[in-house]
Amino acid sequence: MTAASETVAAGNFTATRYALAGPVLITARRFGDHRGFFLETYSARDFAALGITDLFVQDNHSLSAQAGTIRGMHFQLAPRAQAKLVRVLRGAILDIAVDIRRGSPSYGQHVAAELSAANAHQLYVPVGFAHGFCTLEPDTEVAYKVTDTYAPDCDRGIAWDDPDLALPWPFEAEAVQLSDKDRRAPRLRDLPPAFEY
Ligand SMILES: Cc1cn([C@H]2C[C@H](O)[C@@H](COP(=O)(O)OP(=O)(O)O[C@H]3O[C@H](C)C(=O)[C@H](O)[C@H]3O)O2)c(=O)[nH]c1=O
Repeated sequence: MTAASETVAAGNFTATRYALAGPVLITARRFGDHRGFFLETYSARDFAALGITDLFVQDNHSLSAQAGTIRGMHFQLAPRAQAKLVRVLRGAILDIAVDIRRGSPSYGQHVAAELSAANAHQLYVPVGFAHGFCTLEPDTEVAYKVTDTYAPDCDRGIAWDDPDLALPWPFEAEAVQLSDKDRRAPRLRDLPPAFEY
């Protein structure tokens, strides 16, 4: 996983920022008892205390049947750019965010985090980052909040296997499940700049 830098707490949440400024790993406190468990998954008050004040306007949910399914790397162009808050309901993913802000000192660099139903981790992906994940188990379900609604005309992708990004996917190319759209996605260097630092 990518090196973390500082950790702060608010309510039932702990936030860990990365050396690569922007994305935030959030861990929710789980209250277990003989019935099972309870945990809060989002709190506008506590997330604001952690520095995440975005207004989320849409919730998404995907199921990927096979381990090794890669969905990404995706982003929406301005004025419909999206920040995302990603968590796993069932199974596990390697979740990745890539800095695509032109002029950023970390341009083209990524953070990677394992999110699972078991660890209750979430990844906050700010505007200016491409996002994608690889499932690590069959029948993995991912739920995520976004800060703008779906805009197909602004939907863009970057090749999951872009050699300039060298993303740490844990599956060999021949074992990866991809949508046709993701199979055809261009390399970052072949795209016009989408965001400025
Ligand atoms: C994203 C989205 C898709 N759709 C429709 C469009 C397609 O007919 C169908 C599947 O869409 P897509 O293949 O783009 O789904 P994913 O490959 O899971 O895309 C997502 O994958 C990565 C992980 C992301 O971060 C994005 O949120 C999102 O791009 O759902 C909608 O109706 N609304 C939406 O918000």
